[in-house]
Amino acid sequence: MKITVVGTGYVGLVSGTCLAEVGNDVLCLDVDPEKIRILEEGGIPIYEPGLQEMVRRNVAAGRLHFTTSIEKAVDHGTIQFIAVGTPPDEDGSADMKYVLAAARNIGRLMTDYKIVVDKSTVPVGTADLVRATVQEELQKRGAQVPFSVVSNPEFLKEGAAVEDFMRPDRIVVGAEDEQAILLMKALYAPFQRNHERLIVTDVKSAELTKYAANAMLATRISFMNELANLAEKLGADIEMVRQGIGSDPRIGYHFLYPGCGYGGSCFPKDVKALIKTAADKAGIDLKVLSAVEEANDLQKHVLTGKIKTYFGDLSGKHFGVWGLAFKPNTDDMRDAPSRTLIADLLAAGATVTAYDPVAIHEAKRIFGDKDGLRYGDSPAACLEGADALVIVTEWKEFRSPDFDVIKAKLRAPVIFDGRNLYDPKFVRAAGLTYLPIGR
Ligand SMILES: NC(=O)c1ccc[n+]([C@@H]2O[C@H](COP(=O)([O-])OP(=O)(O)OC[C@H]3O[C@@H](n4cnc5c(N)ncnc54)[C@H](O)[C@@H]3O)[C@@H](O)[C@H]2O)c1
Ligand SMILES: O=c1ccn([C@@H]2O[C@H](COP(=O)(O)OP(=O)(O)O[C@H]3O[C@H](CO)[C@@H](O)[C@H](O)[C@H]3O)[C@@H](O)[C@H]2O)c(=O)[nH]1
Repeated sequence: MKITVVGTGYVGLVSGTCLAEVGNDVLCLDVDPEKIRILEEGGIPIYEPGLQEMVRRNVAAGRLHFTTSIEKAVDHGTIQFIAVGTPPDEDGSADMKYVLAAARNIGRLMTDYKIVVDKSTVPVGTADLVRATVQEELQKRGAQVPFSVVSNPEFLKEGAAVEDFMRPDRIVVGAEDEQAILLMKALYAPFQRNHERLIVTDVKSAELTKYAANAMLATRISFMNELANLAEKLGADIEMVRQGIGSDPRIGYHFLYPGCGYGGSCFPKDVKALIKTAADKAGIDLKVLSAVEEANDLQKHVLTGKIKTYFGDLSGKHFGVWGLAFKPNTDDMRDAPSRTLIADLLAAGATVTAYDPVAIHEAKRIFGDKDGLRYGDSPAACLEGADALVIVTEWKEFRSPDFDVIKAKLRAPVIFDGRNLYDPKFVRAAGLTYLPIGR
């Protein structure tokens, strides 16, 4: 099939590449010429395991192309995926300007039947807006060209995006016309040979399903973070509680890890956007989700609180920080807890040396030349001259460190662990003070 993907970010590039991998002829469009230049030169503009090789393979096979030409992009695909950003507006609602710009371009230039598929995370009702936008552009030039609008939200996780797309738990297709449903079923057939994973819904239910999934996962995390803070005060161990409740299949073990707050480009913005949609479009105050958001904002300061309790005045103190990305296996730092921690420490007069296996370039872009912040080229380099070690992201390479070396290098010596990576008995036996979350 001929497919156009609008937007070559985490979702667009992964979707386009995986669709090419199963034999489709895919053209990816981006308005950012720098991203397209990197892709045309054989690189990828993001860090995502397995993606680089897959892009190269499909480009070499002639199935995957990149362009900045809107004309070429609209002309190419019968299926036009919209996978552009939907960042939060100032009031928390999802900003639709990129989605609607993409829809406008399609309406302005299309000359034959198109299925416009919205893959971006968008508020309920957006498909109607997309349809109206395309129709308006057709009317402006007096054209009558048939088209369908489909909602096909994406559930991939950064760091496991290729695997998630190639072996999805489910594929949600919100559509109301048979032609579009048949084409979407054919498109996704290679990704569900083992058993049917495609769920056809009405368009609005598909749009809401995406927010419901992220809101539910964010709720689990905030719930566990609050319980962790409680366990700590009561002298219980949240890791034991986690195992105790996770063993109930109605609860399950996934997404029950307490930590220093959820980050990333999705949970924070999608929780906000759902609260806003409910208030504006339905007059409903989503109390549970407002609490989820508030608890997460507080949790992002939980490490700073522990550090201040331990040291008192932080001016002149120096901290080694392990992990900058919002989670392992990505270089994405959007809404990362590391950003809150580093800002807190610097504001309190401390200095920081931070290490991350892949996100240092992104941290430099975000923080610029910030006084008091340096980067180490290894986990060990962060410990030089540091009073304490603070762990923010659970990269695999942090899981089995030499605690004797850490103890020898740190002045205090204390580890603040925002991801509960170690058995407290083991760390304490090495003569270190260990302050994890909720235990
Ligand atoms: N990142 C994720 O893990 C993830 C997972 C599922 C869903 N989503 C959702 O998918 C959407 C995209 O997220 P992302 O993380 O890939 O975003 P991103 O910011 O990484 O990428 C968006 C891309 O779209 C491009 N773009 C903007 N307007 C354009 C236009 N008119 N024409 C062509 N290109 C345009 C931008 O230049 C950018 O490269 C969002 O709605 C997000 O909520 C993201
Ligand atoms: O038990 C857990 C699991 C996750 N997190 C944190 O939650 C955040 C989000 O993690 P994760 O969901 O793995 O990453 P994302 O790539 O943001 O993926 C989420 O957001 C995407 C964008 O909407 C969806 O497609 C995915 O299904 C959804 O998992 C990160 O800061 C994690 O550290 C925890 O604190 N505890």
